[in-house]
Amino acid sequence: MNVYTADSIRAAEAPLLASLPEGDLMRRASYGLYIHVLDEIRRRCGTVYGSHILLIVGAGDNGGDTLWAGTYLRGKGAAVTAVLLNPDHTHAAGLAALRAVHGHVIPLPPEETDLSANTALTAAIHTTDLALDGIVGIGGRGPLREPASTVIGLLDDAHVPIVSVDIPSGIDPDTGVRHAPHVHPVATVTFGALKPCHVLAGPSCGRISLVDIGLDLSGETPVMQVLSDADVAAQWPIPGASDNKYTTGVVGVCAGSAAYPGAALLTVSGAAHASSAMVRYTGSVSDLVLSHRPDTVCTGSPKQAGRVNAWIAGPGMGTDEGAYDRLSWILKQEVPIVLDADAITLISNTPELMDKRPRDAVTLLTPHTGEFLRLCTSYPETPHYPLPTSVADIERMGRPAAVTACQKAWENQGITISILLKGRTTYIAGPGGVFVEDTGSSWAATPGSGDVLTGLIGAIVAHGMVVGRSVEESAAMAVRVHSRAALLAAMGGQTWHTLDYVVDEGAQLPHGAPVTASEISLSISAAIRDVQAGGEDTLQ
Ligand SMILES: NC(=O)C1=CN([C@@H]2O[C@H](COP(=O)(O)OP(=O)(O)OC[C@H]3O[C@@H](n4cnc5c(N)ncnc54)[C@H](O)[C@@H]3O)[C@@H](O)[C@H]2O)[C@@H](O)CC1
Ligand SMILES: Nc1ncnc2c1ncn2[C@@H]1O[C@H](COP(=O)(O)OP(=O)(O)O)[C@@H](O)[C@H]1O
Repeated sequence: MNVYTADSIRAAEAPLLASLPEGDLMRRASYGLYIHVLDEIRRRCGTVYGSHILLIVGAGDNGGDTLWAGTYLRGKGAAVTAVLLNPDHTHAAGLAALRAVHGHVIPLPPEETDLSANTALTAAIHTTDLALDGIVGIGGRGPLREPASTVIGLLDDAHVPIVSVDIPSGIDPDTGVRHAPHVHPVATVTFGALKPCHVLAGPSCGRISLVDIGLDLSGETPVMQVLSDADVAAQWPIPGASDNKYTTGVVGVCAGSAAYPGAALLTVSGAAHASSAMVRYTGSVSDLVLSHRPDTVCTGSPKQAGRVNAWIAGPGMGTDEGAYDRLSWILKQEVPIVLDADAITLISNTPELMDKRPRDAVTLLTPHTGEFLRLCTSYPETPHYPLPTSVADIERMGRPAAVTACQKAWENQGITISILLKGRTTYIAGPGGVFVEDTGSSWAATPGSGDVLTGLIGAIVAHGMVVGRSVEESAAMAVRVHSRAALLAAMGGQTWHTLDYVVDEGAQLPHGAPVTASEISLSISAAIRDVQAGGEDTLQ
């Protein structure tokens, strides 16, 4: 699914706004919103009639959508109260419609400073079953101003469930940066297309629903993509009638050392479960690898490994001279390379290593935040692209800007790198596209799980070389299966239908038990089957 910036959405809205009768587009959006809110109320209260709905209404069209949805809810017998954050700049037609159906209105005068003393407001908050966040949508910029930020605090204190209209207010639509405070919705109903915040700050949006308002986005360039289970399933390497052990993509793995032998095994396991093709291992712990994975083809040095479609280097390989030499050799190869862990450290400390890389060969680095920050110290920043120096910097500027700044610094030295920045939201960017994966749970945040992921990525990148798919898309496919494997392992192998329920409940797991990286690797096959069975988007 394509993701578009707020500007692209506005550009696609323009011809519709010009051609449709006034207010028509907003009514499409607000009617779609109303349908989703009906569901949410029924789920929570059983019936809409007699439920109490609070509308938090900002000064723009986002507030207009909210007022119209509230008007439709009145028609179903809900008691609807609108809190106007900026009474002089409220969407006039929406407000008139709500008043016409006897909706209750609480204007907050700008001079009112102590909102906790506003008894009408506090009573409305304490009796409400559900609130609609219509504070800001794609017009929101920067941290929320007063009185919005205080009202959010009051709603949080009263534990009011909130449905956000288009965007959770306080989260930047285009960067996903979470300002303080921001709304913590149970669900977000968005219009036309997903915006970056829905994927970059996915866990902060609750369940996301997309309302079709007839936008034609074919003239707009998507800023990033999210794969569906169906996309991943359709492209996963399934051997066909004429395939053999080489044809679905052979991967070479350079990992592990006397200090970190387990990393080799975990990486090889990740690769071996990803596809039916051969996995070639090179490193100092072949005995351990072979004792657990006799299907692996082992050699003492990468030079002896034979032909591969992609190389992996890094997990647990160390940073000594031997590791340096092995990495140097691998970097000279034309095939795509996936660099993780120690290879990232080596590259960060000795960036000249990358001078050996053929200029048009693809290099995907898969750092966690700490490794990424190390990578950002290798070269000076380019003008207009400040480099992050701390985790707080990354959070403040957002992952896309942080990754772009790092890539620009390297590009300035004539080196193109693709980056997969790990975390609950994994962001992948390079010349072959920009992809985002919300891992859906944090069960994968356990030692060695990154090694399993690197193995999976390497195998799917090798397959991608055979079928002509970008490393970025291959990596996104691998992340999807890795996070599903972690979830399945944690949930005791429950099926897609259970997972669907989990997503419905706002991405919080109701149960599950911690898992090890080894168990994640052993759940990869089940995860591939689950992705194939899911076969559809979780969006409604
Ligand atoms: N153009 C249209 O006809 C459509 C627009 N739609 C809705 O319209 C929204 C966009 O409407 P607008 O362009 O009016 O913008 P918004 O309603 O998102 O926000 C603009 C208002 O919020 C205020 N604001 C911005 N940042 C703020 C902050 N940090 N703290 C407090 N207030 C802040 C601005 O001063 C302005 O008054 C969409 O998100 C969507 O909900 C939908 O109805 C679809 C159709
Ligand atoms: N909340 C989270 N925080 C950090 N990582 C997470 C989280 N949830 C899932 N993950 C995933 O867990 C894995 C951890 O990888 P990494 O940090 O490289 O571990 P290791 O180096 O121990 O193998 C990555 O795939 C990452 O995306």
